[in-house]
Amino acid sequence: MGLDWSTPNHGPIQKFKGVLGCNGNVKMVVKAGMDNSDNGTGPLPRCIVLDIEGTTTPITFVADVLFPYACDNVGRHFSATYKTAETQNDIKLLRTQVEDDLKQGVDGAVPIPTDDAGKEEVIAALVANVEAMIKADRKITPLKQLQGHIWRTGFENNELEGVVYDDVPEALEKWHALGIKVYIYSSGSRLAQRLIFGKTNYGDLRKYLSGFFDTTVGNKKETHSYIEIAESLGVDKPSDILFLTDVFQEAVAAKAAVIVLSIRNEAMLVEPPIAPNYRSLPTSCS
Ligand SMILES: CSCCC(=O)C(=O)COP(=O)(O)O
Repeated sequence: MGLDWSTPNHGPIQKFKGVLGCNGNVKMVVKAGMDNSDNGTGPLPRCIVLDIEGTTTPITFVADVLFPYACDNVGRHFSATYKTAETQNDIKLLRTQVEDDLKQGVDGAVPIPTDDAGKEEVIAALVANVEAMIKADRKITPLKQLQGHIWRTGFENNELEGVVYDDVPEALEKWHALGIKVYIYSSGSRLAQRLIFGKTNYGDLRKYLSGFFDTTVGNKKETHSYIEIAESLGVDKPSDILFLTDVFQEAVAAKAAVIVLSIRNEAMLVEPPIAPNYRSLPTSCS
């Protein structure tokens, strides 16, 4: 069944501080219809879609642990796995990306020699490109796919453990108990997402998650990505999905397709909310 996504705007982006838990500033609810008349009988969203970095997980974990791990280990990863089909596919994607970057004059892009130049030369150029991409925090599929493969080794060796904010596990558990399906939508690859939630400072949280979306559905700053997700989830109306993010541009892109709450980021735009009266979702502090 085709959905009617023609209504371009489902109301202003709504901001809640500490929406996933109690941080001393707000009564702990997820409540999109903040007109203060909610008596607890409004509908619940059918699905909640969560961003990772800055929403479920501290930005510092991504910036200071995951990205440096990928940078430090990218050369070793290529050397150890060079001949595998997985790495050859990663290299193919990176070659295409870098060709494009060179045409666009992207900073840090350097030509990758053909295989005739030898493995070491190819790897050196790949590493230079990947380091520049990580430094620029590019949210592109070839990089994100490779990072997932590098992090997998770190998780397998117990060098890495995912980190979630303290309010996340309880919120996930309660939403799960309420029958709300919770999904992840991150620029990190689906493999990376499963790794990060499979081994966290609160154990394996994947039992609360119903699915994972990454940049293969589209860039997080583009509206069509959220339409794609909503179609995949098979919801009847955009307001069935609540998307939580700390990134303003993601919130702007998503709000044409789903209901958006922007959280944790003090600097974000706050507008009077008008969208559906979701029932308050209890967490420990409600
Ligand atoms: C899958 S965790 C790694 C996160 C990551 O690579 C990233 O770029 C953060 O993206 P997000 O969309 O979760 O902000």
